[in-house]
Amino acid sequence: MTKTVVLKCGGSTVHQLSESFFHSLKALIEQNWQVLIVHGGGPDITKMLQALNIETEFFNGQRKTTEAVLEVAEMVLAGKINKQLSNLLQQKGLKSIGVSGSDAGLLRADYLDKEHLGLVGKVNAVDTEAVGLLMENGYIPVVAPLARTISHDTLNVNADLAAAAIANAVGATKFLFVTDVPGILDQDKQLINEITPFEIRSLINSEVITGGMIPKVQSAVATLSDVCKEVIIVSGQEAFLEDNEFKGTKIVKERKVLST
Ligand SMILES: Nc1ncnc2c1ncn2[C@@H]1O[C@H](COP(=O)(O)OP(=O)(O)O)[C@@H](O)[C@H]1O
Ligand SMILES: CC(=O)N[C@@H](CCC(=O)OP(=O)(O)O)C(=O)O
Repeated sequence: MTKTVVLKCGGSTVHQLSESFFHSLKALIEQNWQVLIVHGGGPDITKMLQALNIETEFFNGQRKTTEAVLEVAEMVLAGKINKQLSNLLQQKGLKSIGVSGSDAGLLRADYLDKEHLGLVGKVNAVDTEAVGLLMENGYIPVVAPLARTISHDTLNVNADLAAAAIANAVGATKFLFVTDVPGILDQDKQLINEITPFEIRSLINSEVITGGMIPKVQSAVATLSDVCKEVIIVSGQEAFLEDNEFKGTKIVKERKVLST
């Protein structure tokens, strides 16, 4: 049976991926996993907008996207980060190909909230044909989080949500968020090894889970299914596999009851 893993590589970590991260990735490929990577790039987009004196702000965790902002977001995501990451994978000896979510009908979207957010997409369909062909032939598709409407407008999509939509559509058995922290940390800044949607809700309510971690855990919870039984949050600065076990925080529907 084909095993597929989708990794979402955050803009916070995409320039700092460690050698041991790539070792873990190679280990997955040696174990015949098909791999697809969706990347972010929020910090780079913000930096470029500031350099160009274009104002930028977020509403409910998503970037308000005007025509000018979209032009820069597409340039940074599909032009810069996508190519850098695909090159880096090839340097490490991995077969990869960079595409935009707006290519080959991969991500179709509607406007999420045109009034408040402008050109921001909510994915409503995913065409996995092209990325499926690539993965079957041993390539890692590297996907920039952009989508197209039915009338061919390009939209900016939050990368966590784009990755979740793709993970669902390709039937990923594992979904990894690669970020700049080792996983979800509790109120004492200790790593949580395993967590359920119920416990996540309580940590959001008590403001232990905040900011950029919120769309990650929400996307994770939405992706949990009989196919994808766990979603894992790991750091890009270290190995994410140890003795064939995933490190980080595992998000699971419910905790296994240990039999005595
Ligand atoms: N409970 C928590 N545990 C770990 N990180 C958290 C938590 N709550 C908020 N965060 C923040 O989430 C950040 C990761 O989200 P974000 O910066 O959006 O990353 P990415 O670019 O990978 O999407 C961490 O750097 C941390 O500051
Ligand atoms: C609509 C929206 O907010 N799009 C994001 C796309 C990039 C992204 O999500 O990158 P990270 O994973 O690094 O946050 C943005 O413009 O920043």
